[in-house]
Amino acid sequence: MGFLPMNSEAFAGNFASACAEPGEPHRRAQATVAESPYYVGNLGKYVQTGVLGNGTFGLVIQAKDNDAQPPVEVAIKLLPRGSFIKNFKTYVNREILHQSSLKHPFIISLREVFLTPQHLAIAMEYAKGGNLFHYLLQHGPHCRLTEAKAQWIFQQLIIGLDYCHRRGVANRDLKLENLLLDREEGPGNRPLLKICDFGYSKHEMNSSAKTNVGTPIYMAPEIILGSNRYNAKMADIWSTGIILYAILFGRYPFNAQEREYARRIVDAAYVIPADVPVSPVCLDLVRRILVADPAKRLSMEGIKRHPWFLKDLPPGALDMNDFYLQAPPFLDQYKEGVYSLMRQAQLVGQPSTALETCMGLKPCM
Ligand SMILES: Nc1ncnc2c1ncn2[C@@H]1O[C@H](COP(=O)(O)OP(=O)(O)OP(=O)(O)O)[C@@H](O)[C@H]1O
Repeated sequence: MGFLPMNSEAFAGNFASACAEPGEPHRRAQATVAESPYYVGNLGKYVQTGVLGNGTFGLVIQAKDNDAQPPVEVAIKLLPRGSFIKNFKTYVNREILHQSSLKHPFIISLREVFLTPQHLAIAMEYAKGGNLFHYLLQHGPHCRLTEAKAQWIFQQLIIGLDYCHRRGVANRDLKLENLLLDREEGPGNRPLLKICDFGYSKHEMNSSAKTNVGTPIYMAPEIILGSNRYNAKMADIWSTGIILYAILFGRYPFNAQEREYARRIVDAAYVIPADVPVSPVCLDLVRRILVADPAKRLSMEGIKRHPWFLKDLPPGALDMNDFYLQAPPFLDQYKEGVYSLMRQAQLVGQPSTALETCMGLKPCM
């Protein structure tokens, strides 16, 4: 096994797209943004200040909302209109509908959705600390966190995910790159985690999960096996185990470059590195989560009762989701608005002129 940069297709893919091409995205020099090939100019009240990354479905830029007092930094995902990329419609639908129903401190919130002549634009809360993958890369040659730091990150991930699951939404693409940090570390400052990207998410009100989505290195054995019905929430739990392993050991439990790695995932045949000091109670949690059979895997409730999860958990943290779940999830009007916007987005170039004619759509909460 190697360290993170060496051994994973997830790394290779994301390093190429997020770092090599647009540059280390969240740190892109503001002065050069206008010269960037990814410069889209101003979008009405939004002034582009940077480029954050280029995902499968579109570009993510950094911008400032100059109408807000004081001006607010935002991230805007720009999805090309009229795109017929396979599954584009479903992706956008989920990204907008599911994410806007989630209002929680550990989840990136949507601010506004609007059309420009070329794009369907999703303006969201900006997380200035970059993603967890880049954060690991900044942690010395071994790219791993201390157990205490890993615990702090994992606790937030579990609380955020517990909220999503109780809202009926499974993320299905949990990975280091989709966990953003909203503040940089400083004296007395610990990073706050924000889950982003709900493009592959699934709501339990819809049919049960059948499709094989996600990023291979994080995929649960039941998905690799192609189960035609799997429990998407339990598959998310598996991904949290991969994330926990990666931040503790600075490597992935399964190496995508190795032969038969899919078979090793299916058998949960991973090795706990002997050279990294991690407490037995923490290892116990890793081993209970990374269990191939979803029926034997630790559930969300089990994780929330596990002593390593509970250790040093800030007071009130376990109850905070009850509070956030009180808000109503959706307004039907909002859903209708999104569908109408999606239909318009298919018509490339219309509205074709000023941004004032674009349809702004606020999230319901
Ligand atoms: N709200 C945000 N605040 C700060 N950075 C963001 C935000 N949303 C996305 N990013 C950054 O932009 C990058 C691209 O995001 P995006 O979700 O489009 O693609 P991805 O997750 O990298 O790839 P894919 O969608 O193909 O899985 C992310 O890696 C992330 O670092």
